[in-house]
Amino acid sequence: MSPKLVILDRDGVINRDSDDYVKSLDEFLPYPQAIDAIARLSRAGWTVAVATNQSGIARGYYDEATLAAMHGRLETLVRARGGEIRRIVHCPHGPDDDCDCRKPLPGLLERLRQELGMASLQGAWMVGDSLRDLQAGEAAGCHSALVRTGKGERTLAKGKGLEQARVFTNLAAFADWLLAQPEK
Ligand SMILES: O=P(O)(O)OC[C@@H](O)[C@H]1O[C@@H](OP(=O)(O)O)[C@@H](O)[C@@H](O)[C@@H]1O
Ligand SMILES: [Mg+2]
Ligand SMILES: [Zn+2]
Repeated sequence: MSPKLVILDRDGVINRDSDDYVKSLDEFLPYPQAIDAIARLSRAGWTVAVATNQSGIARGYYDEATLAAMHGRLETLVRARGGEIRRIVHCPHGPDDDCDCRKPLPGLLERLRQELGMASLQGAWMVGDSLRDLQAGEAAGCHSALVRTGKGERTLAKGKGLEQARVFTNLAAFADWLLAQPEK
């Protein structure tokens, strides 16, 4: 039985991304459609988690406290819509830190699997705007979905590694589609 689990990338899926990184609470601008989509998924019995690369920490652009404030804001917004984000995990490392958790490696997803007490992520969903999100999800056995928000259009234009991914306009469209699928 596949876990009723949706793992979300953060920047470009849940909130506006920036090529200059999302460096402060003021720059953390969730998409209203995404907050509503997360609430709808969790109210429908889906476990929603977040797996995000945050190399801005390693780069010194912001600190863990600032990141925690963003994630507190996110959880408050979702709870206000009657939903829940079960867990948010992040990779604070930079590209040269040789960690095992920076997407496209599946380390963040493995951490979620362990912390959520799930035997496998086979059949769960990974939703992202970048190829590395899809690669991490597929490496962990997830179905993959690309959204056109954030870097999604750029990811689509590059055209590689998208063979398995379903493409959606945004997280709301993904939630609409998933919630319309017959229960397995
Ligand atoms: O999309 P998620 O994983 O939630 O977060 C992405 C961010 O950590 C940042 O990741 C950076 O990539 P590098 O880490 O510099 O390769 C850049 O793409 C930034 O534009 C982006 O804001
Ligand atoms: Mg992203
Ligand atoms: Zn890492």
